[in-house]
Amino acid sequence: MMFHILVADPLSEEGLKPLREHSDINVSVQTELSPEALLAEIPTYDALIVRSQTSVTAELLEKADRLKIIGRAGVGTDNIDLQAATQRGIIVVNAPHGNTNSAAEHTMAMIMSLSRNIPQAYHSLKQHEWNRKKFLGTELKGKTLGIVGLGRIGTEVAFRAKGQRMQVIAFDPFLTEEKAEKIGIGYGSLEEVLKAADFITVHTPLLKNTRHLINAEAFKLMKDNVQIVNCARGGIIDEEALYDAIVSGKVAGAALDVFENEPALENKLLTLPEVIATPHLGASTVEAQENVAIDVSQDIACYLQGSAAANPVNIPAISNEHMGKVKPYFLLAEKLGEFVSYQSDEAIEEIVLNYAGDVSEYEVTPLSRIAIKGLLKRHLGDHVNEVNAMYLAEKKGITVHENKTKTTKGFTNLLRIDIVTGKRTVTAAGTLLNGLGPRIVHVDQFHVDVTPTGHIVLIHHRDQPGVIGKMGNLLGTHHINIATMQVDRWDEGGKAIMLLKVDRHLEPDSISALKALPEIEDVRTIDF
Ligand SMILES: NC(=O)C1=CN([C@@H]2O[C@H](COP(=O)(O)OP(=O)(O)OC[C@H]3O[C@@H](n4cnc5c(N)ncnc54)[C@H](O)[C@@H]3O)[C@@H](O)[C@H]2O)C=CC1
Ligand SMILES: O=C(O)CCC(=O)C(=O)O
Repeated sequence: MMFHILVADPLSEEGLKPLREHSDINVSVQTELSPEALLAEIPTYDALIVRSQTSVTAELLEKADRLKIIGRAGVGTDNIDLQAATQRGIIVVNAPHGNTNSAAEHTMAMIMSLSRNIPQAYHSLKQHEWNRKKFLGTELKGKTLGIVGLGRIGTEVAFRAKGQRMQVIAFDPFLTEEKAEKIGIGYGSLEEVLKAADFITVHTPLLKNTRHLINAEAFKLMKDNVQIVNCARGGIIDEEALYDAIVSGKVAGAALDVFENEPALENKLLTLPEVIATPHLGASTVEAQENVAIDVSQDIACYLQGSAAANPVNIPAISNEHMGKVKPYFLLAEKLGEFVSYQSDEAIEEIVLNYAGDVSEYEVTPLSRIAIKGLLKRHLGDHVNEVNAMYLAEKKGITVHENKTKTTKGFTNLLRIDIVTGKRTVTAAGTLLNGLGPRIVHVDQFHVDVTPTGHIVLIHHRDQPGVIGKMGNLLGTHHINIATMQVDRWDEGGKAIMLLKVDRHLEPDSISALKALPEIEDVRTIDF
């Protein structure tokens, strides 16, 4: 199968090498597409790579029939409708580490340009003015830098500011005293940071609760003549409030790399001499662009070839070490989910995933997603995948529970899936046999031992002499060869099951003929 990848924003050519080296991946770089042209193009692509320019909207995703993965060559995914992607089963990956240094360096360049009026002085000199009085700056040494958001970039900025002999104080909901001490900075509440700082730089993502985090109220708390930097996302600072705070003289200057609306050609902040700005250049270095392009390219190639992505945004990430441990169980989880889905035709109300033994020691949610994917596939087809499995289950009104227990009887690991319907609970359990792969070992209360492959016929019947022979004869007359057969019963003459492996799919007439046998209560076929 050939995978088609569209690169819609400018990316380092070097960084696309991990994709170009695959003969089954075709890369098309089209960075000048209008939104309308992109809508027309998208149905033919399996993967889309963007930076911050292209808006990946729900409307675009609606048309993206083949799209499996979106790669964001950078950190912020606010230009991608993550909810719509998740609902459509499209995984979104980003490159969270590759541009950290560049963004931190850009922030420092902005702080230094701001404190010494470098852009304004440069502009004046180019206009043939030699004005030394107008551009009196301030030293950074001894000044306090307030950092709002001490993640990857915020932390790197803190280290660099310390190099400038600044005092640093930060606010981040995850910042502990221990971490602050380790970096050698102070920490406080948002209010404390805003009150203490001579320079304030924001490094949070743009989220519901960070939109306009720095607003008119926040400006009131700040020192007079404070200087503001935003190299994170437009919208974290309320632009109207910033404009007013500069015009009123409260804020002495602002350095902005990002804006609420980009490209920010008409932004009125740009008319103020106190505002210096760059057109979203925080990550625009040769190094960062190469790093992020390599990271997303590798993730996309990996994902398209069936492996897990390293930096997923809309499903939980799994560390390599953890992945090594749970990956062998993926096939078991998916096949068992698929198997159990055929045991009942009633509407599912609840799914319970029970992990016992070795497997219970791992983070099992990735397995649950895959089991639910297998389970929903019977009715939802290939539309369901590990990205949207939980969402689709919830949308269908199904509640999902996970149980873990270390103890197992007889098996070192056991995964049991219970499906609860309005009328009953059906169950299948499977294990991973060392070196032999997955086995289904329980169907409801019955013991079996079958590999979840090929064509399986599950027959519920009454335990009576001759029933096995009748059933074998009947399949023979329908030219169905039985490869393997398992029988188990509850008690003599009571409920029993047969689990047959047959060489081909059973047609409806064969199923009806089996059902017509008086001892047979139910016949189900599962084709893996
Ligand atoms: N200008 C540019 O070209 C670039 C901009 N960015 C942007 O920089 C920002 C930071 O990126 P990273 O450091 O990589 O992200 P990160 O995820 O490592 O750090 C973000 C931090 O913000 C904190 N945070 C969240 N809500 C907060 C709140 N209400 N108050 C205080 N802190 C809060 C989080 O706890 C986290 O520690 C993002 O918005 C990203 O999109 C990143 C790279 C380049
Ligand atoms: O792609 C870019 O140049 C912007 C980078 C950015 O804003 C990010 O990584 O969040």
